[in-house]
Formats: sequence, C-alpha cells, structure tokens
Amino acid sequence: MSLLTLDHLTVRRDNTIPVNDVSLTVAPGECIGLIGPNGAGKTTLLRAALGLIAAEGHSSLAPLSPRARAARVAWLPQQRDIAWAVSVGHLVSLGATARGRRPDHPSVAQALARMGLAAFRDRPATALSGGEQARVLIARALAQDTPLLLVDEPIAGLDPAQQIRTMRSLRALADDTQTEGGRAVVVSLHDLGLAARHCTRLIVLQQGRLVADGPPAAVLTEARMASVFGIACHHVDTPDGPVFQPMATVEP
Ligand SMILES: Nc1ncnc2c1ncn2[C@@H]1O[C@H](COP(=O)(O)OP(=O)(O)OP(=O)(O)O)[C@@H](O)[C@H]1O
Repeated sequence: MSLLTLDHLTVRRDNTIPVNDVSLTVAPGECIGLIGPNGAGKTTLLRAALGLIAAEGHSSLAPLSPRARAARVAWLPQQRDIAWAVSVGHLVSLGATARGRRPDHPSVAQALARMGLAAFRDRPATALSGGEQARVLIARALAQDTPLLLVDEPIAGLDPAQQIRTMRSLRALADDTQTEGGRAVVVSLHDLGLAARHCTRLIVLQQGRLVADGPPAAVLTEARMASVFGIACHHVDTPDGPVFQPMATVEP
C-alpha cells in the first residue's frame, strides 16, 4: 500500500521548471528526507504533491476533497509566523478539529507531550520564542494524527537538542506500528547528518529533478556531495549512526 504516489509530477513557472518529471511512492514505515540545495524544488514538490499549486502529472493527494485530505495528510509549511494570540493548547487543537475531531481529542495532549510543550499549554502562542513557536506548529501537525506527514524544514531555527528531539519524533511516527495501515513522514531538511541518522530513505532533488533515491548510505556518496551540493564532507560511521560534517566547498 502506498500513502502517496507521484507520477511524472511537473511544475512549470515562467522560465523555469522547479519540479521536473518526479515519480515516487511513499510506503508506510518510511521516514523520507527530502534534500537538495537551495532552490532545488523541495517546497514546490511538497506543495504540488498536496495539490496546493497547479502541476502536470498526477499526485494521489491532489484530487481529494479538503476534508478527505485532512484525514490523510498533515502539512507543515516552511513559513511559521503565528499571528493569533490564542493559547498554545488551542492552536495545537486545531490539528484535531481540522479533521472533524473534538479539540480535546487525545491526539492533542499526545502532540503537546511529544514536542515538550505541556507546560506551555495556556501561554499565548505569540508570546513564545521563534523556536518554541516552530515546535507549537509541529505539534499542531502531529495532533492531526494522519497516516502521512509532510514537513518543510521543521528543524530550521531549533536548538541542537530540539533538532534531535524533533527528528526522533518524526522517525517514531514512521516507526509506529500501532496505527492500522501504518504511517510515513516526508521531511525536507538541509542537515545531511541528521537526515542520514534519522531517515530510512533519502530523496535528492537537483534543479527540479529527482537525482537519487535510496538508503542514506547509498545516497550520500562523496561524488554526490560534490556534484549536487558542491561540498566535501568529513564522514564517520559511529555506533549512533553516520556523521556528515561539511568541510569545504568544491567545484561540482
Ligand atoms: N512563486 C514562484 N514563482 C516563480 N518561481 C518560483 C516561485 N516559488 C519558487 N520559485 C522558484 O522555484 C525554484 C524552487 O523553489 P523551492 O522553494 O521549491 O526550492 P527549495 O528546494 O524548497 O529551496 P530552499 O531550500 O531554499 O527552501 C527556485 O528556483 C525558486 O526561485
């Protein structure tokens, strides 16, 4: 069973093709890191997959009604400004109500706990730091309690401990075998080390094209670091997983 299927998905802008003929499937149990340099097309691909922007080809999510889509997929966009001075608890509960559940559904308390926000529950969401607000919005997406979660750069702006906790939470969701049918996560990110350690599969975009797709160790080769990212990395395998530290820029 697939939680998302993209078939020759293509997005055209005036003079560019930010997503160019991308086909892939996402299966339950997968935590997929979507990686690529700035402007590679990661956000555009996620938005086209959701049906938020016009695209050629097919995405299995795009034809769904808003209500059906809200039960199938939660989406955390890259922009994370919170404009309303509602409480953290209320904002996170919007994840549950988005799919027709009560605001006190257990998924809300679970999401607050997962993101370490239980103590913030009654605080106005606007009276939090940028990183805390980011965690609130991740919690809202988790509270939606969907089989598929698409998240665009969720760890940007988080401190190192919160980055690790967030990646662990995303991986734990994908590993969850209690939910009937299973769950999967697609997360765009720039930290290749965290991507390698916490994701089961990496998809690399370069100028809109899918140029690599597979297990992290097979994808993050020295040659690909140079050709796609223009970097040379120090790579060490540790008992806790691989470590990739960008060391220098190189000519692709
Ligand atoms: N509304 C738009 N109109 C025209 N071009 C756009 C628009 N939005 C994005 N683009 C272009 O599409 C390309 C892909 O952008 P996108 O935001 O998907 O990249 P990204 O991989 O998410 O980048 P980043 O890592 O910087 O967030 C870029 O060249 C960008 O300039």
